[in-house]
Amino acid sequence: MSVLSWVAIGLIVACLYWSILHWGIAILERIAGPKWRIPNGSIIERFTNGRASSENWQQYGSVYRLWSGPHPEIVITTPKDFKNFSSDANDHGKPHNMNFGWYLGQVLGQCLGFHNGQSWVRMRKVFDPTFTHSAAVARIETVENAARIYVERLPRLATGFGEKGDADSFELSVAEAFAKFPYFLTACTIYGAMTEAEENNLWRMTNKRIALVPYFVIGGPYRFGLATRLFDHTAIRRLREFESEWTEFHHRIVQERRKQGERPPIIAYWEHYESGNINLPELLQTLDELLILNLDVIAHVITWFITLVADHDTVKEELCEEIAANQHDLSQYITKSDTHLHRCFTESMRIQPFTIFTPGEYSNQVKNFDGVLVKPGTQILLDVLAINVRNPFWGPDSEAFKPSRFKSLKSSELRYNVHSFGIGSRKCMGQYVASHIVKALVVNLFSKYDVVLANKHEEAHGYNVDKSGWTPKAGGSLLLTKK
Ligand code: HEM
Repeated sequence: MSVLSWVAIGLIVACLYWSILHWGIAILERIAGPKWRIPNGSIIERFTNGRASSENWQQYGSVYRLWSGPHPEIVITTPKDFKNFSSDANDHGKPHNMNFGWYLGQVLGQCLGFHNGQSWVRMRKVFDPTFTHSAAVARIETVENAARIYVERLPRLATGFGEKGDADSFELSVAEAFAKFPYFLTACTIYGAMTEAEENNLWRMTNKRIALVPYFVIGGPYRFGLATRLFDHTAIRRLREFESEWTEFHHRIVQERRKQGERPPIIAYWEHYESGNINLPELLQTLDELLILNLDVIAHVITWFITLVADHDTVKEELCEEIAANQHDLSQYITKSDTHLHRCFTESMRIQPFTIFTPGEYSNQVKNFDGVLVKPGTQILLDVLAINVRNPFWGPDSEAFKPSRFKSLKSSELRYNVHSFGIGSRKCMGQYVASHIVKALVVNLFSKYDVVLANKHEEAHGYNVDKSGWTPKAGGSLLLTKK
Protein backbone atom coordinates (compact mmCIF):
# COMPACT_ATOMS: atom_id res chain seq x y z
CA MET A 1 0.00 0.00 0.00
CA SER A 2 1.18 3.51 -0.78
CA VAL A 3 1.86 6.11 1.90
CA LEU A 4 -1.22 7.97 0.66
CA SER A 5 -3.47 4.96 1.34
CA TRP A 6 -2.08 4.63 4.87
CA VAL A 7 -2.71 8.29 5.49
CA ALA A 8 -6.29 7.90 4.19
CA ILE A 9 -6.93 4.88 6.47
CA GLY A 10 -5.41 6.75 9.42
CA LEU A 11 -7.72 9.70 8.76
CA ILE A 12 -10.82 7.48 8.54
CA VAL A 13 -9.94 5.71 11.84
CA ALA A 14 -9.30 9.09 13.53
CA CYS A 15 -12.65 10.40 12.27
CA LEU A 16 -14.48 7.32 13.56
CA TYR A 17 -12.75 7.55 16.94
CA TRP A 18 -13.57 11.25 17.22
CA SER A 19 -17.20 10.66 16.18
CA ILE A 20 -17.69 7.99 18.85
CA LEU A 21 -16.04 10.17 21.48
CA HIS A 22 -18.16 13.11 20.44
CA TRP A 23 -21.57 11.52 19.91
CA GLY A 24 -21.21 8.67 22.40
CA ILE A 25 -24.43 6.82 23.28
CA ALA A 26 -26.35 7.97 20.25
CA ILE A 27 -23.88 6.26 17.91
CA LEU A 28 -23.08 3.23 20.00
CA GLU A 29 -26.67 2.40 20.90
CA ARG A 30 -29.16 1.50 18.26
CA ILE A 31 -32.07 3.92 18.26
CA ALA A 32 -34.68 3.53 15.57
CA GLY A 33 -35.25 6.35 13.13
CA PRO A 34 -35.33 7.22 9.43
CA LYS A 35 -32.15 6.61 7.43
CA TRP A 36 -29.67 9.43 6.88
CA ARG A 37 -30.47 11.00 3.52
CA ILE A 38 -28.21 12.99 1.24
CA PRO A 39 -27.46 15.88 1.57
CA ASN A 40 -28.64 16.76 5.10
CA GLY A 41 -29.88 13.78 7.14
CA SER A 42 -33.58 14.34 7.94
CA ILE A 43 -33.65 18.14 7.87
CA ILE A 44 -35.35 18.57 4.51
CA GLU A 45 -38.24 16.22 5.35
CA ARG A 46 -38.53 17.70 8.83
CA PHE A 47 -38.92 21.25 7.55
CA THR A 48 -40.59 20.94 4.18
CA ASN A 49 -42.91 18.05 4.98
CA GLY A 50 -43.23 18.10 8.77
CA ARG A 51 -46.86 17.05 9.06
CA ALA A 52 -46.54 13.96 6.85
CA SER A 53 -43.14 13.09 8.37
CA SER A 54 -44.57 13.23 11.90
CA GLU A 55 -47.27 10.72 10.85
CA ASN A 56 -44.83 8.52 8.97
CA TRP A 57 -42.13 8.46 11.67
CA GLN A 58 -44.57 7.08 14.26
CA GLN A 59 -43.38 3.69 12.97
CA TYR A 60 -40.12 4.19 14.95
CA GLY A 61 -41.89 4.31 18.32
CA SER A 62 -42.42 7.01 20.93
CA VAL A 63 -38.71 7.97 21.07
CA TYR A 64 -36.67 7.97 17.90
CA ARG A 65 -33.66 9.49 16.18
CA LEU A 66 -33.37 12.01 13.34
CA TRP A 67 -30.24 13.39 11.74
CA SER A 68 -29.32 17.03 11.34
CA GLY A 69 -26.40 16.62 8.94
CA PRO A 70 -23.90 14.56 10.97
CA HIS A 71 -25.68 15.18 14.31
CA PRO A 72 -28.14 12.65 15.77
CA GLU A 73 -31.16 14.31 17.40
CA ILE A 74 -33.78 12.62 19.57
CA VAL A 75 -37.51 13.12 19.06
CA ILE A 76 -39.92 12.68 21.98
CA THR A 77 -43.66 12.34 21.45
CA THR A 78 -45.45 11.75 24.78
CA PRO A 79 -46.56 14.10 27.60
CA LYS A 80 -44.63 11.84 30.03
CA ASP A 81 -41.33 12.36 28.19
CA PHE A 82 -42.17 16.04 27.61
CA LYS A 83 -42.54 16.42 31.40
CA ASN A 84 -39.32 14.52 32.04
CA PHE A 85 -37.45 16.68 29.52
CA SER A 86 -38.92 19.88 31.02
CA SER A 87 -37.84 19.01 34.61
CA ASP A 88 -34.60 21.00 34.14
CA ALA A 89 -35.93 23.33 31.41
CA ASN A 90 -34.44 26.47 32.97
CA ASP A 91 -30.96 25.04 32.40
CA HIS A 92 -31.48 23.85 28.82
CA GLY A 93 -29.09 24.99 26.14
CA LYS A 94 -28.86 25.20 22.35
CA PRO A 95 -26.18 23.36 20.36
CA HIS A 96 -23.65 25.24 18.23
CA ASN A 97 -25.53 26.81 15.30
CA MET A 98 -28.53 24.64 16.25
CA ASN A 99 -26.73 21.74 14.48
CA PHE A 100 -27.31 23.42 11.09
CA GLY A 101 -23.67 24.16 10.32
CA TRP A 102 -21.67 27.05 8.94
CA TYR A 103 -24.06 28.94 6.64
CA LEU A 104 -26.84 29.34 9.21
CA GLY A 105 -24.15 30.21 11.74
CA GLN A 106 -23.02 33.12 9.56
CA VAL A 107 -26.56 34.53 9.48
CA LEU A 108 -27.86 33.79 12.99
CA GLY A 109 -25.08 32.06 14.96
CA GLN A 110 -24.66 35.01 17.33
CA CYS A 111 -28.32 35.92 17.86
CA LEU A 112 -29.85 35.79 21.33
CA GLY A 113 -31.71 32.52 20.79
CA PHE A 114 -28.43 30.70 19.95
CA HIS A 115 -26.58 31.76 23.12
CA ASN A 116 -26.19 29.72 26.29
CA GLY A 117 -25.37 30.29 29.97
CA GLN A 118 -24.15 33.67 31.16
CA SER A 119 -23.81 35.04 27.68
CA TRP A 120 -27.51 34.25 27.06
CA VAL A 121 -28.41 36.01 30.37
CA ARG A 122 -26.38 39.06 29.25
CA MET A 123 -28.20 39.17 25.89
CA ARG A 124 -31.70 38.71 27.37
CA LYS A 125 -31.07 41.67 29.71
CA VAL A 126 -30.45 43.89 26.69
CA PHE A 127 -33.53 42.89 24.68
CA ASP A 128 -36.05 41.77 27.32
CA PRO A 129 -37.26 45.23 28.44
CA THR A 130 -38.95 45.89 25.06
CA PHE A 131 -40.93 42.63 25.20
CA THR A 132 -42.06 42.17 28.84
CA HIS A 133 -45.76 41.80 29.61
CA SER A 134 -45.95 45.35 31.00
CA ALA A 135 -44.13 46.82 27.97
CA ALA A 136 -46.55 45.01 25.64
CA VAL A 137 -49.58 46.23 27.64
CA ALA A 138 -48.24 49.79 27.55
CA ARG A 139 -48.23 49.65 23.73
CA ILE A 140 -51.63 48.02 23.30
CA GLU A 141 -53.47 51.16 22.14
CA THR A 142 -50.85 51.83 19.45
CA VAL A 143 -51.19 48.22 18.29
CA GLU A 144 -55.00 48.30 18.29
CA ASN A 145 -55.01 51.60 16.41
CA ALA A 146 -52.56 50.28 13.79
CA ALA A 147 -54.72 47.16 13.34
CA ARG A 148 -57.83 49.30 12.77
CA ILE A 149 -56.10 51.40 10.12
CA TYR A 150 -54.65 48.29 8.43
CA VAL A 151 -58.06 46.65 8.26
CA GLU A 152 -59.66 49.84 6.87
CA ARG A 153 -57.11 49.81 4.04
CA LEU A 154 -57.55 46.13 3.14
CA PRO A 155 -59.58 46.84 -0.05
CA ARG A 156 -56.28 48.07 -1.56
CA LEU A 157 -54.98 44.49 -1.38
CA ALA A 158 -58.02 42.97 -3.10
CA THR A 159 -57.30 40.24 -5.63
CA GLY A 160 -60.91 40.16 -6.87
CA PHE A 161 -64.36 41.56 -6.08
CA GLY A 162 -67.69 40.10 -4.94
CA GLU A 163 -70.91 40.05 -6.98
CA LYS A 164 -71.53 43.82 -6.81
CA GLY A 165 -67.98 44.51 -8.01
CA ASP A 166 -67.32 47.27 -5.40
CA ALA A 167 -64.99 47.67 -2.43
CA ASP A 168 -67.72 46.49 -0.01
CA SER A 169 -67.08 42.86 -0.92
CA PHE A 170 -63.70 41.62 -2.10
CA GLU A 171 -61.27 38.72 -2.11
CA LEU A 172 -57.82 38.55 -0.52
CA SER A 173 -54.96 36.09 -0.48
CA VAL A 174 -54.72 35.22 3.21
CA ALA A 175 -50.95 34.60 3.18
CA GLU A 176 -50.13 37.75 1.23
CA ALA A 177 -52.57 40.17 2.84
CA PHE A 178 -51.55 39.66 6.46
CA ALA A 179 -47.75 39.16 6.49
CA LYS A 180 -46.67 42.81 6.43
CA PHE A 181 -48.89 43.93 9.31
CA PRO A 182 -47.16 42.00 12.13
CA TYR A 183 -43.79 42.63 10.53
CA PHE A 184 -43.94 46.42 10.50
CA LEU A 185 -45.64 46.59 13.86
CA THR A 186 -42.78 44.60 15.41
CA ALA A 187 -40.34 46.80 13.49
CA CYS A 188 -41.95 49.96 14.92
CA THR A 189 -41.68 48.47 18.41
CA ILE A 190 -37.91 48.40 17.86
CA TYR A 191 -37.18 51.39 15.58
CA GLY A 192 -40.05 53.75 16.51
CA ALA A 193 -42.23 55.26 13.78
CA MET A 194 -40.67 54.55 10.38
CA THR A 195 -40.72 56.59 7.19
CA GLU A 196 -42.05 55.01 4.00
CA ALA A 197 -38.50 54.91 2.58
CA GLU A 198 -37.23 53.08 5.69
CA GLU A 199 -40.09 50.58 5.45
CA ASN A 200 -39.45 49.93 1.78
CA ASN A 201 -35.75 49.47 2.38
CA LEU A 202 -36.38 47.10 5.30
CA TRP A 203 -38.81 45.01 3.24
CA ARG A 204 -36.38 44.83 0.32
CA MET A 205 -33.58 43.57 2.61
CA THR A 206 -35.94 41.14 4.29
CA ASN A 207 -36.68 39.51 0.95
CA LYS A 208 -32.94 39.24 0.25
CA ARG A 209 -32.43 37.57 3.61
CA ILE A 210 -35.40 35.20 3.17
CA ALA A 211 -33.83 34.07 -0.10
CA LEU A 212 -30.90 32.67 1.96
CA VAL A 213 -33.11 30.18 3.89
CA PRO A 214 -32.70 27.30 1.36
CA TYR A 215 -28.94 27.25 2.11
CA PHE A 216 -29.74 26.51 5.79
CA VAL A 217 -31.97 23.58 4.92
CA ILE A 218 -30.07 22.05 1.99
CA GLY A 219 -26.95 21.54 4.11
CA GLY A 220 -24.24 19.54 2.32
CA PRO A 221 -21.45 21.99 1.37
CA TYR A 222 -23.26 24.88 3.09
CA ARG A 223 -22.49 23.24 6.44
CA PHE A 224 -18.80 24.13 5.97
CA GLY A 225 -17.19 27.49 5.27
CA LEU A 226 -14.41 26.09 3.08
CA ALA A 227 -16.75 23.92 1.00
CA THR A 228 -19.15 26.82 0.41
CA ARG A 229 -16.25 29.06 -0.62
CA LEU A 230 -14.98 26.39 -3.02
CA PHE A 231 -18.31 25.37 -4.54
CA ASP A 232 -20.69 28.30 -4.44
CA HIS A 233 -19.37 31.85 -4.69
CA THR A 234 -22.89 33.13 -5.29
CA ALA A 235 -24.06 31.86 -1.89
CA ILE A 236 -21.19 33.72 -0.22
CA ARG A 237 -21.74 36.89 -2.25
CA ARG A 238 -25.46 36.96 -1.38
CA LEU A 239 -24.67 36.45 2.29
CA ARG A 240 -22.08 39.26 2.42
CA GLU A 241 -24.31 41.59 0.41
CA PHE A 242 -27.14 41.14 2.90
CA GLU A 243 -24.77 41.59 5.86
CA SER A 244 -23.37 44.84 4.56
CA GLU A 245 -26.81 46.29 3.72
CA TRP A 246 -28.22 45.20 7.10
CA THR A 247 -25.28 46.88 8.90
CA GLU A 248 -25.56 50.06 6.85
CA PHE A 249 -29.35 50.25 7.43
CA HIS A 250 -28.86 50.14 11.21
CA HIS A 251 -26.06 52.70 11.25
CA ARG A 252 -28.30 55.04 9.30
CA ILE A 253 -31.44 54.48 11.38
CA VAL A 254 -29.55 55.11 14.64
CA GLN A 255 -28.08 58.30 13.19
CA GLU A 256 -31.54 59.49 12.07
CA ARG A 257 -33.23 58.76 15.43
CA ARG A 258 -30.43 60.53 17.30
CA LYS A 259 -30.64 63.53 14.98
CA GLN A 260 -34.37 63.78 15.76
CA GLY A 261 -33.78 63.33 19.50
CA GLU A 262 -35.87 60.14 19.62
CA ARG A 263 -35.16 57.15 21.86
CA PRO A 264 -36.89 54.01 20.53
CA PRO A 265 -35.43 50.68 21.82
CA ILE A 266 -32.86 50.49 18.97
CA ILE A 267 -31.02 53.40 20.62
CA ALA A 268 -30.72 51.54 23.94
CA TYR A 269 -29.48 48.40 22.08
CA TRP A 270 -26.94 50.54 20.21
CA GLU A 271 -25.67 52.03 23.46
CA HIS A 272 -25.07 48.49 24.75
CA TYR A 273 -23.02 47.91 21.60
CA GLU A 274 -21.08 51.15 22.01
CA SER A 275 -20.30 50.37 25.65
CA GLY A 276 -19.00 46.90 24.68
CA ASN A 277 -21.76 44.93 26.43
CA ILE A 278 -22.73 43.28 23.13
CA ASN A 279 -20.84 43.17 19.85
CA LEU A 280 -22.17 44.24 16.45
CA PRO A 281 -22.92 40.73 15.07
CA GLU A 282 -24.78 39.87 18.31
CA LEU A 283 -26.90 43.00 17.94
CA LEU A 284 -27.55 42.73 14.19
CA GLN A 285 -28.24 39.00 14.21
CA THR A 286 -30.67 39.34 17.14
CA LEU A 287 -32.52 42.04 15.18
CA ASP A 288 -32.71 39.56 12.30
CA GLU A 289 -34.06 36.92 14.72
CA LEU A 290 -36.70 39.29 16.15
CA LEU A 291 -37.86 40.50 12.76
CA ILE A 292 -36.96 38.31 9.81
CA LEU A 293 -36.76 34.85 11.37
CA ASN A 294 -40.02 35.45 13.21
CA LEU A 295 -41.89 36.90 10.24
CA ASP A 296 -42.95 33.45 9.04
CA VAL A 297 -43.84 32.40 12.60
CA ILE A 298 -46.24 35.22 13.35
CA ALA A 299 -47.65 35.26 9.80
CA HIS A 300 -48.31 31.53 10.17
CA VAL A 301 -50.24 32.06 13.40
CA ILE A 302 -52.30 34.92 11.92
CA THR A 303 -53.22 33.12 8.70
CA TRP A 304 -54.42 29.99 10.53
CA PHE A 305 -56.27 31.92 13.23
CA ILE A 306 -58.25 33.86 10.60
CA THR A 307 -58.81 30.83 8.34
CA LEU A 308 -60.04 28.54 11.09
CA VAL A 309 -62.42 31.09 12.60
CA ALA A 310 -63.73 32.03 9.13
CA ASP A 311 -64.47 28.37 8.43
CA HIS A 312 -66.40 27.65 11.67
CA ASP A 313 -69.72 29.51 11.78
CA THR A 314 -70.63 28.92 15.44
CA VAL A 315 -67.15 29.88 16.67
CA LYS A 316 -67.23 32.95 14.41
CA GLU A 317 -70.65 34.06 15.64
CA GLU A 318 -69.58 33.77 19.28
CA LEU A 319 -66.42 35.74 18.51
CA CYS A 320 -68.30 38.53 16.72
CA GLU A 321 -70.76 38.79 19.62
CA GLU A 322 -67.92 38.97 22.14
CA ILE A 323 -66.11 41.62 20.10
CA ALA A 324 -69.32 43.69 19.84
CA ALA A 325 -69.79 43.47 23.62
CA ASN A 326 -66.22 44.73 24.16
CA GLN A 327 -66.21 47.57 21.60
CA HIS A 328 -66.04 50.15 24.43
CA ASP A 329 -62.58 48.89 25.45
CA LEU A 330 -60.98 46.76 22.77
CA SER A 331 -57.47 47.35 24.12
CA GLN A 332 -58.25 45.80 27.47
CA TYR A 333 -60.20 42.97 25.81
CA ILE A 334 -57.18 42.04 23.68
CA THR A 335 -54.89 41.69 26.71
CA LYS A 336 -57.23 39.28 28.56
CA SER A 337 -56.76 35.51 28.58
CA ASP A 338 -60.21 34.38 29.83
CA THR A 339 -62.02 35.22 26.58
CA HIS A 340 -63.36 33.29 23.61
CA LEU A 341 -60.88 35.35 21.53
CA HIS A 342 -57.97 33.97 23.55
CA ARG A 343 -59.33 30.43 23.36
CA CYS A 344 -59.59 30.72 19.54
CA PHE A 345 -55.95 31.91 19.46
CA THR A 346 -54.73 29.02 21.63
CA GLU A 347 -56.81 26.44 19.77
CA SER A 348 -55.56 27.55 16.35
CA MET A 349 -51.93 27.26 17.56
CA ARG A 350 -52.73 23.84 19.02
CA ILE A 351 -53.92 22.28 15.78
CA GLN A 352 -51.76 24.31 13.39
CA PRO A 353 -48.40 24.73 15.16
CA PHE A 354 -45.88 26.85 13.25
CA THR A 355 -43.40 24.00 13.31
CA ILE A 356 -44.25 20.32 13.62
CA PHE A 357 -40.90 19.59 15.29
CA THR A 358 -39.62 22.18 17.77
CA PRO A 359 -36.28 23.84 16.92
CA GLY A 360 -34.97 21.84 19.89
CA GLU A 361 -32.70 22.22 22.89
CA TYR A 362 -30.50 20.02 25.06
CA SER A 363 -30.39 19.05 28.72
CA ASN A 364 -27.16 18.90 30.70
CA GLN A 365 -28.31 15.69 32.38
CA VAL A 366 -28.63 12.12 31.10
CA LYS A 367 -32.30 11.71 30.16
CA ASN A 368 -34.14 8.43 30.29
CA PHE A 369 -36.98 8.52 27.77
CA ASP A 370 -38.92 5.30 28.02
CA GLY A 371 -35.71 3.29 28.51
CA VAL A 372 -33.67 5.19 25.91
CA LEU A 373 -30.74 6.88 27.66
CA VAL A 374 -29.78 10.14 26.01
CA LYS A 375 -26.40 11.71 26.56
CA PRO A 376 -26.24 15.30 27.99
CA GLY A 377 -25.84 17.86 25.23
CA THR A 378 -27.86 15.85 22.69
CA GLN A 379 -30.44 17.94 20.88
CA ILE A 380 -34.01 16.90 21.83
CA LEU A 381 -36.97 17.76 19.60
CA LEU A 382 -40.62 17.59 20.51
CA ASP A 383 -43.10 16.28 17.95
CA VAL A 384 -45.67 19.03 18.50
CA LEU A 385 -48.40 17.27 16.55
CA ALA A 386 -48.02 14.20 18.78
CA ILE A 387 -48.45 16.36 21.90
CA ASN A 388 -51.04 18.87 20.62
CA VAL A 389 -53.23 16.55 18.55
CA ARG A 390 -52.54 12.80 18.62
CA ASN A 391 -52.27 12.88 22.42
CA PRO A 392 -55.24 10.95 24.02
CA PHE A 393 -55.64 13.90 26.45
CA TRP A 394 -57.46 15.78 23.66
CA GLY A 395 -60.04 13.05 23.09
CA PRO A 396 -61.55 11.63 19.91
CA ASP A 397 -62.23 15.06 18.34
CA SER A 398 -58.64 16.23 18.85
CA GLU A 399 -58.30 17.32 15.22
CA ALA A 400 -61.37 19.55 15.35
CA PHE A 401 -61.13 23.32 15.84
CA LYS A 402 -63.08 23.69 19.07
CA PRO A 403 -61.93 26.65 21.21
CA SER A 404 -64.54 25.89 23.90
CA ARG A 405 -62.47 22.84 24.95
CA PHE A 406 -60.16 25.23 26.84
CA LYS A 407 -63.02 26.57 29.00
CA SER A 408 -62.79 23.83 31.59
CA LEU A 409 -59.02 23.24 31.49
CA LYS A 410 -56.62 24.60 34.10
CA SER A 411 -53.15 25.81 33.04
CA SER A 412 -51.58 23.04 35.18
CA GLU A 413 -53.45 20.46 33.05
CA LEU A 414 -52.19 22.05 29.86
CA ARG A 415 -48.50 22.25 30.77
CA TYR A 416 -47.34 19.04 29.08
CA ASN A 417 -50.32 18.53 26.77
CA VAL A 418 -49.85 21.52 24.52
CA HIS A 419 -46.81 23.31 23.12
CA SER A 420 -47.04 26.84 21.74
CA PHE A 421 -44.50 29.37 23.07
CA GLY A 422 -41.84 26.96 24.33
CA ILE A 423 -40.74 25.89 27.79
CA GLY A 424 -38.68 27.12 30.76
CA SER A 425 -36.35 30.05 30.48
CA ARG A 426 -36.03 29.61 26.69
CA LYS A 427 -39.71 30.41 26.26
CA CYS A 428 -40.57 32.88 23.49
CA MET A 429 -39.36 36.38 24.37
CA GLY A 430 -41.90 37.96 22.01
CA GLN A 431 -45.00 36.12 23.22
CA TYR A 432 -46.90 39.12 24.66
CA VAL A 433 -46.08 41.49 21.82
CA ALA A 434 -46.94 38.76 19.28
CA SER A 435 -50.25 37.79 20.97
CA HIS A 436 -51.42 41.40 21.06
CA ILE A 437 -50.57 41.99 17.41
CA VAL A 438 -52.37 38.82 16.30
CA LYS A 439 -55.46 39.43 18.44
CA ALA A 440 -55.72 43.14 17.54
CA LEU A 441 -55.77 42.24 13.85
CA VAL A 442 -58.37 39.48 14.28
CA VAL A 443 -60.65 41.67 16.42
CA ASN A 444 -60.67 44.51 13.91
CA LEU A 445 -61.06 42.21 10.92
CA PHE A 446 -64.06 40.31 12.27
CA SER A 447 -65.77 43.40 13.66
CA LYS A 448 -65.61 45.22 10.31
CA TYR A 449 -66.17 42.36 7.86
CA ASP A 450 -68.08 39.16 7.42
CA VAL A 451 -65.19 36.80 6.60
CA VAL A 452 -65.59 33.50 4.73
CA LEU A 453 -63.24 31.22 2.81
CA ALA A 454 -63.45 31.98 -0.91
CA ASN A 455 -62.13 28.62 -2.12
CA LYS A 456 -62.72 25.94 0.45
CA HIS A 457 -60.89 22.74 1.18
CA GLU A 458 -58.83 22.10 -1.90
CA GLU A 459 -55.92 20.22 -0.35
CA ALA A 460 -55.88 16.78 1.20
CA HIS A 461 -55.98 18.08 4.77
CA GLY A 462 -58.92 20.30 4.01
CA TYR A 463 -57.17 23.66 3.63
CA ASN A 464 -54.84 25.30 1.16
CA VAL A 465 -51.30 25.57 2.47
CA ASP A 466 -48.82 28.26 1.45
CA LYS A 467 -45.34 26.71 1.40
CA SER A 468 -43.40 29.78 0.26
CA GLY A 469 -41.73 30.31 3.67
CA TRP A 470 -40.23 28.01 6.31
CA THR A 471 -43.59 27.60 8.10
CA PRO A 472 -46.68 26.06 6.41
CA LYS A 473 -48.97 29.11 6.46
CA ALA A 474 -52.65 28.96 5.52
CA GLY A 475 -53.03 29.64 1.83
CA GLY A 476 -56.08 30.28 -0.32
CA SER A 477 -58.39 33.28 -0.43
CA LEU A 478 -60.91 34.96 1.86
CA LEU A 479 -64.06 36.77 0.80
CA LEU A 480 -64.61 39.87 2.94
CA THR A 481 -67.96 41.67 2.98
CA LYS A 482 -68.37 44.95 4.85
CA LYS A 483 -70.85 44.68 7.76
C1 HEM B 1 -47.31 33.97 17.73
C2 HEM B 1 -46.08 34.05 17.29
C3 HEM B 1 -44.91 33.35 17.96
C4 HEM B 1 -44.80 32.06 18.42
C5 HEM B 1 -45.89 30.97 18.38
C6 HEM B 1 -43.46 31.91 18.96
C7 HEM B 1 -42.97 30.73 19.51
C8 HEM B 1 -41.69 30.58 20.01
C9 HEM B 1 -41.13 29.34 20.50
C10 HEM B 1 -41.85 27.99 20.53
C11 HEM B 1 -39.88 29.59 20.93
C12 HEM B 1 -38.90 28.57 21.53
C13 HEM B 1 -38.11 28.04 20.37
C14 HEM B 1 -37.17 26.95 20.74
O1 HEM B 1 -37.58 25.94 21.27
O2 HEM B 1 -35.99 27.13 20.41
C15 HEM B 1 -39.60 31.00 20.71
C16 HEM B 1 -38.42 31.62 21.03
C17 HEM B 1 -38.20 32.96 20.81
N1 HEM B 1 -39.07 33.87 20.26
FE1 HEM B 1 -40.96 33.51 19.62
N2 HEM B 1 -42.79 33.09 18.80
C18 HEM B 1 -43.63 33.99 18.21
C19 HEM B 1 -43.34 35.30 17.88
C20 HEM B 1 -42.19 35.95 18.23
C21 HEM B 1 -41.91 37.34 17.92
C22 HEM B 1 -42.83 38.30 17.17
C23 HEM B 1 -40.67 37.59 18.44
C24 HEM B 1 -39.88 38.87 18.42
C25 HEM B 1 -40.34 40.04 18.52
C26 HEM B 1 -40.17 36.39 19.07
C27 HEM B 1 -38.95 36.26 19.68
C28 HEM B 1 -38.44 35.08 20.19
C29 HEM B 1 -37.09 34.95 20.75
C30 HEM B 1 -36.05 36.05 20.86
C31 HEM B 1 -36.94 33.63 21.14
C32 HEM B 1 -35.69 32.99 21.77
C33 HEM B 1 -35.79 33.10 23.27
C34 HEM B 1 -34.56 32.58 23.98
O3 HEM B 1 -33.93 31.62 23.53
O4 HEM B 1 -34.24 33.17 25.01
N3 HEM B 1 -41.13 35.41 18.92
N4 HEM B 1 -40.72 31.58 20.15
